[in-house]
Amino acid sequence: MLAIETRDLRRRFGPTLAVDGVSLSVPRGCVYGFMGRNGAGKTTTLKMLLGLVRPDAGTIYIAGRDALVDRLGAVRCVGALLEAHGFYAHLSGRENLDLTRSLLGLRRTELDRVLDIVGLTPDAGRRVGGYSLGMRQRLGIARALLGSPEVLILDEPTNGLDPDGIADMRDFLRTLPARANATVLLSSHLLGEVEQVADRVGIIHQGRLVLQDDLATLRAGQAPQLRLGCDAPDRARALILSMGLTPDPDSDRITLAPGADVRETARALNRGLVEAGIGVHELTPQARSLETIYRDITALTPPAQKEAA
Ligand SMILES: Nc1ncnc2c1ncn2[C@@H]1O[C@H](COP(=O)(O)OP(=O)(O)OP(=O)(O)O)[C@@H](O)[C@H]1O
Repeated sequence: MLAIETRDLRRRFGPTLAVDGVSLSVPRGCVYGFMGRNGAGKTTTLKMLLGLVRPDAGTIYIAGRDALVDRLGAVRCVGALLEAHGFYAHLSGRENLDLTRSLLGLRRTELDRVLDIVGLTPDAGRRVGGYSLGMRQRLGIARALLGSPEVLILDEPTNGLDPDGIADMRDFLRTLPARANATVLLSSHLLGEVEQVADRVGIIHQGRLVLQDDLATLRAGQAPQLRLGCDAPDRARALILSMGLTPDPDSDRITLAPGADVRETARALNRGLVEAGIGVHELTPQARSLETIYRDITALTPPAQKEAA
C-alpha cells in the first residue's frame, strides 16, 4: 500500500487550471520531493491532500483511506507544516505544543516524544519569541508529529532559512522517516536541495506532473555528459558533431548517447581535438543535476492551458 496515491487530480480557479490531472504515488517510508516553480500548482495539490481544497475531479488515497469519502479518517493520518506557523511568541515551545496536544486529546508524554524527534528538548522551556527561524520550523514539524501521523506534509520547510539553517534542515529531513516512522512529502522550489534529501521526486509544471520517479532510477537513466573547455569552441563543435555527440548550444556540455562509455568517449574526443590542433584544458564527466533534468523536461512541455471561464 502506498502512503499517498492520487489519480488524475484536477482543480480549476476561474480560468486557471491550477492542477491538471496529477497522479502522485508516494511509497511508505520515503522522502518524496514535490517540486515546481512558483505558481506551478504545488500548494493547491497539497491543500487537496489535506482536505482544505476540494478537487474538481480525481481520487486521493492516504494510508489506504479514500480522502474524499472518509475525509476525517484520512486527515488523521497526516501531520502538516504549512507556511503560517501561528505560534505564540510569549509562550515556550513546549507550551505552544501543549495547546495542540490538549486539543487533540493526547497524553503529555507525547510532547517529550515529538520534542526529542526534532531535537528541541533542550530549548523546549524557552520562549518561542527567542527562537531562530530554523527552530520555529522544527517546532512546526514537532507539532505536525503530534499523534504519530503516518504521513508528514511539509510545505517549503527550508523557506527563509539561512545557508546553515538549510544544511541543518536537510540533514534533519533525511533521517526524519526513520525517526518519526513516517512518510515525508515535502514541497520545494529549490531543486538542488530536494536532490540531496529525497528518495523520489515529482515535478509539477503548469499544473501537470511532468516527471515522477525514484532519484536513483532517474540518474541512472540519464544520458551521460562531458564538460569541455578548449581553445577553439567553434571548430571543436564540428568535430564533436562528426563523432555523433551532441553539444549543448548554451553551455560547454556535451551529451553522449545513453549507455555510452564516458571514459572511452572522453579519450577519443581528447585525441580528436588534439590531432586537430585544438588545445584542451578541461574534459570532465558531469553528473546531471535535477536542475538540468527539470530544464530539459519543462522545455518540452507545451504552454499552460488557460481557458475562458
Ligand atoms: N484561491 C485561488 N484563486 C485563484 N487562483 C488561484 C488560487 N489558488 C491558486 N491559484 C492559481 O493557481 C495556480 C497554482 O497555484 P499554487 O499556489 O498551487 O502554485 P504553487 O506551485 O504552490 O506556487 P507557490 O510556490 O507560489 O505557492 C497559480 O496560477 C495561482 O495563481
